[in-house]
Amino acid sequence: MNKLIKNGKMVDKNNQLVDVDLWIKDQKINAVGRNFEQTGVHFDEVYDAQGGLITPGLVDVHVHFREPGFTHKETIETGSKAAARGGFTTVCAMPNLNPVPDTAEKLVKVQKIIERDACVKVLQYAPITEELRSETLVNYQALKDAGAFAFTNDGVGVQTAGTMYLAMKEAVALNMAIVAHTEDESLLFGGVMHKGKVSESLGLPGIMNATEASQIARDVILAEETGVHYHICHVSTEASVRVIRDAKKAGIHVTAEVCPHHLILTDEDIPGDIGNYKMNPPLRSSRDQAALIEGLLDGTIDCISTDHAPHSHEEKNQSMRKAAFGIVGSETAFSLMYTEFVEKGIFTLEQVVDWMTKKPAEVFNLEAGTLQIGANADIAIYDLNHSEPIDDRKFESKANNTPFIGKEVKGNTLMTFVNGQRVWSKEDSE
Ligand SMILES: NC(=O)N[C@@H](CC(=O)O)C(=O)O
Ligand SMILES: [Zn+2]
Ligand SMILES: [Zn+2]
Repeated sequence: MNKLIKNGKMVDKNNQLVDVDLWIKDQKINAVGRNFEQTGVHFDEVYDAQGGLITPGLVDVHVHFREPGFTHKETIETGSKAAARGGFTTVCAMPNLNPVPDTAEKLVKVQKIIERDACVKVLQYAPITEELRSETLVNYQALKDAGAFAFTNDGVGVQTAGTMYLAMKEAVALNMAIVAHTEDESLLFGGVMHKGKVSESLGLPGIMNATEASQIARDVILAEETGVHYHICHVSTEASVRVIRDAKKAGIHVTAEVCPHHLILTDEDIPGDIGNYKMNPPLRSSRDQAALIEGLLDGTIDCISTDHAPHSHEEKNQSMRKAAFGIVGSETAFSLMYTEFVEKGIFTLEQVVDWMTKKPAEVFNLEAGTLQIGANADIAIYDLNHSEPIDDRKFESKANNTPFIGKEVKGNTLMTFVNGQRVWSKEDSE
């Protein structure tokens, strides 16, 4: 079966956009070039990219799909559609579900729903400990055999060093990664936003930078001791970047991700006590923001993830004291990164695409994130020419908890393909 995507553009080595057509054969990339129709090949399907940017399908190593347990927020079906609408073709789903998939049996149940309902590739994380409580380790071998992608307690930190150490020993023996939400609860003091001038003026309890960074410092030393691949979720502070940079210099196998919201917004952008500005980790200071940007540029931070964290209107539409932590991100990540960083000349298009495709794939050895000949035909196409306000009525997600609604962005997705099959298109969905 031959398929053609014509009238596209790709970034070349000099960061220039060049005209290309893409030939898909039997679910793989067969050729990238021009004028394939004139070679006499019969194409079963032809798609017009309308002059849009073609990239490898984006890879998001951090999403929350809420099924089973919290399907009023999101399901595997709606979450994967949201991912497809954002140009993502491979996503890694967090295990803060109900029940937590802490046994092979429970994990397999989630995977069955993924097989049935997901329109993109979904890799499911298993937890580090039973029920995400920092007490009893899960059965690492059984969960690996059942297809766990990696181990993480995202949503909560692992509170005791000894538990983390033993978890790392289990994971490294199986060549699996430990992925960490780092948050020392004894340093939380009921905080709901970044601790600083803004939290003071809003009269809200603050979360110190040390709450995150001190646990990263602990864990990189444990990663050195055990030799495990230790990946850090949603890095948000300057001290975290410094510790990771130092760990990498020391040869420790540590990798890290950062989210668009921490790159784009700071606590000073929070206009009031509004639930949609509440996420964990919180929006930090402009100094932290600058350190995150520098960390990406010098390779300390490896990749961009969304931490897509859907919640219902009721759970979010209240004071930060009560609202749930988290914002949705799948459907806005690329367009925000393009508009805020590429258009403004802070990052090149190639850098942003790499941080959302090749780099996360490299961190976890995934067969994704490339348009090389023979690669899986996982592809996204975006409109770089027209800007549109972010409109939650168009969201595929069940949720709309994001402070970015109404923001004008370029780089909206036109089409998304998984293994050569078109799974989402703007035309069909509007
Ligand atoms: N990021 C968030 O604020 N919330 C996430 C949990 C997490 O990623 O820590 C969630 O599950 O809602
Ligand atoms: Zn987290
Ligand atoms: Zn998360």
